[in-house]
Amino acid sequence: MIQPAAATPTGPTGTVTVRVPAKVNVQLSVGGLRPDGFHGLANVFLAVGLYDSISATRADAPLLTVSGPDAAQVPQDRTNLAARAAELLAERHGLAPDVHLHIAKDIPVAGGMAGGSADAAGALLACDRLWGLNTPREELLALCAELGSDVPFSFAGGAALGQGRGERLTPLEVGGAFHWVFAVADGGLSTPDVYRECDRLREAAGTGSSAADVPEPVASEALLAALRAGEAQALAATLHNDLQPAALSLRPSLAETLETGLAAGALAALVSGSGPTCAFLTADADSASRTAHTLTASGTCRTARATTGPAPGATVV
Ligand SMILES: C[C@@](CO)(OP(=O)(O)O)[C@H](O)COP(=O)(O)OP(=O)(O)OC[C@H]1O[C@@H](n2ccc(N)nc2=O)[C@H](O)[C@@H]1O
Ligand SMILES: Nc1ncnc2c1ncn2[C@@H]1O[C@H](COP(=O)(O)OP(=O)(O)O)[C@@H](O)[C@H]1O
Repeated sequence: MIQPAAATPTGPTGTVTVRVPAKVNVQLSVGGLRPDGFHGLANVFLAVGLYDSISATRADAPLLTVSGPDAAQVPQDRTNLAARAAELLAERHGLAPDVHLHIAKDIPVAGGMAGGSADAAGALLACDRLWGLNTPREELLALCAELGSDVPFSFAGGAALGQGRGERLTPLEVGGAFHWVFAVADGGLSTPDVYRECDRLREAAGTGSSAADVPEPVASEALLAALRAGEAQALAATLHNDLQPAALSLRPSLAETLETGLAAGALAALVSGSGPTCAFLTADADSASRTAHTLTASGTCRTARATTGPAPGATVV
């Protein structure tokens, strides 16, 4: 069921609303395929200022509604990561997951910006507060990791190095705001498909794709220093995404999007995570606005959005 944002319910017991940011991976270094089906990562996350809002209201039975231009692409059943988060929290506390979750969706769907993870993190925090559980932060982060590799970072926000499958976080210092443009594509890419294509390309290149073949990924010291200093030029020189060749292989038209943003004056361009959203780091707000305008007018993407990062993590509003 899809309802407009204005229909977000309020009840006698009140509604808890949580805002959660999207992310871009400023470094995504992918190790070999592990026996558990995941890849070891050095995943440097930066939260950016595109947000979903998740509202939780007491209800007689579980209910999920979604609003926003891309609501039709979001699953509205129990497979929705927000519904799974509410179920997980309820199960751990012996409660019934009787809650109306409403997602006001602004993060591109299946775009490599962790929108589903954001909704899971938001639903977890919103239900925790609605049900008066006040679960300690470390326990909420552990539940996040059960829901998905990116969910702990969506909860935490800011900037962090994600190791393991991306769920083991070390917070990172960031010395200033970075100006970004995100070119949103028509249609998404499946994250497992992109990892599989990465493995296929490695096999085709003869390097192998297992954990025994691929060196353990490590965070770049130069990139971490650029983040600490808040220097856009230095960060631009160190941006890296091992999934980019796979995303381009599955969606060759992204090459034109990346070139268009660079020609418009962006300092650097890369695919965001598993894509197909393309991320452009720019020198300042004016350059971001010009780059976004050029990208939108070019027809090489559906739309382009300018924003900054780091952004705060899941926050009750
Ligand atoms: C690629 C990244 C980069 O941050 O995000 P997106 O760009 O898709 O948002 C993440 O690694 C996505 O994390 P997330 O979307 O939470 O993945 P999960 O639900 O945990 O896993 C979905 C599937 O992706 C693959 N997967 C995920 C994480 C990982 N370290 N190795 C993997 O191979 C596996 O095939 C897994 O079954
Ligand atoms: N709350 C949600 N919002 C978006 N997608 C969701 C959600 N819950 C489950 N999904 C599923 O997860 C897939 C990946 O969506 P998303 O998290 O937006 O992308 P990505 O993994 O590329 O960052 C979607 O195609 C959809 O089937």
